[in-house]
Amino acid sequence: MDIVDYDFLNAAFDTLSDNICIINASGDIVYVNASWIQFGCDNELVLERSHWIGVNYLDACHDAPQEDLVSKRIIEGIEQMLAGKVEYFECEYPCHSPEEKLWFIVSLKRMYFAKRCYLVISHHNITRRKLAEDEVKRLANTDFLTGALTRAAFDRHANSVWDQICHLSKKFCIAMLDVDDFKSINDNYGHIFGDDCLRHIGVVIKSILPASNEIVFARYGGEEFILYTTRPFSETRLLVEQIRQRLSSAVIDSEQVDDIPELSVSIGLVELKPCDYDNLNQAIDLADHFLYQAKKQGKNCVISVDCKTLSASQ
Ligand SMILES: Nc1nc2c(ncn2[C@@H]2O[C@H](COP(=O)(O)OP(=O)(O)OP(=O)(O)O)[C@@H](O)[C@H]2O)c(=O)[nH]1
Repeated sequence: MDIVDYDFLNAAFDTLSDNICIINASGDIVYVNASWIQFGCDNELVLERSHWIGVNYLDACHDAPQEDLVSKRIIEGIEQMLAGKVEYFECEYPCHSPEEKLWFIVSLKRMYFAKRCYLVISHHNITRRKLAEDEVKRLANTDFLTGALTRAAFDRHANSVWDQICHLSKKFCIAMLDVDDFKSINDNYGHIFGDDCLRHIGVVIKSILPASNEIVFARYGGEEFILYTTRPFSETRLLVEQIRQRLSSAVIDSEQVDDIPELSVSIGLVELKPCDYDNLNQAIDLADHFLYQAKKQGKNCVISVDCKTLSASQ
């Protein structure tokens, strides 16, 4: 019969890709596997196996910077597990380096040996799963035709920032943009060409908007787009005017038609103070109202109103 001893089990644990350590009831490390040692080396903690033994895991977590909430959660998890208050603990956390993004899940399991309690701590690399989840989220939030955010993603984002901008009483701008006479483009040149136009509009607008987490651009429905931003009104007005001009001089790349029709958009832009509205929908309605005015004024134009003018007119 094969002999299974400490060295045998050690060799087996060293084959595992998870970083595993075992701590005793005081938090002292009593065992680490090869992946744990390698992870330490990769993170400039060049310790041999024997040097890890006796290091206090809880002290190491306590030494983490104040803002490191993951370490705090792990300490709580370890304390609850050792006190027998919970049966199982796990928590996902990012561990990014300047070179690469990494995510791990740490799980704790209680183990008894010779009437003593130990915790098996295992850090499992979940980077591939996280990247795949992020990609699925990105695809679900992106309108496949225009590359803009979907309406649902916009609503989620808008609701999540609404409380924040109300709290900060920060002014914001909403622009509603609608393609002019799009029905006749579809009717005269076909829906596939219509789709090419929408695709082109998405590319042009995205190329004009600066990358900023203060700007959200989404396809609101059909041939209507929305721009939400906390950037200053003067800057936003220039941006939407630039969008209008670039689209009206755009040459659409299409295999569908030779005689490419002219494209234009009408835009309603408003600057608002959140305290004057109960929710973002009221603000959107107002921008829609000015979009309608732009259509009435002959299309291919921007009607923009700042919050001073707006409150003077109300
Ligand atoms: N090709 C294509 N057409 C779409 C899409 N979504 C909406 N439309 C079309 O957009 C057109 C919108 O027409 P209307 O609402 O009458 O507006 P319009 O012709 O642009 O007129 P104005 O808004 O007054 O300038 C309809 O013909 C819709 O079928 C799409 O994803 N692809």
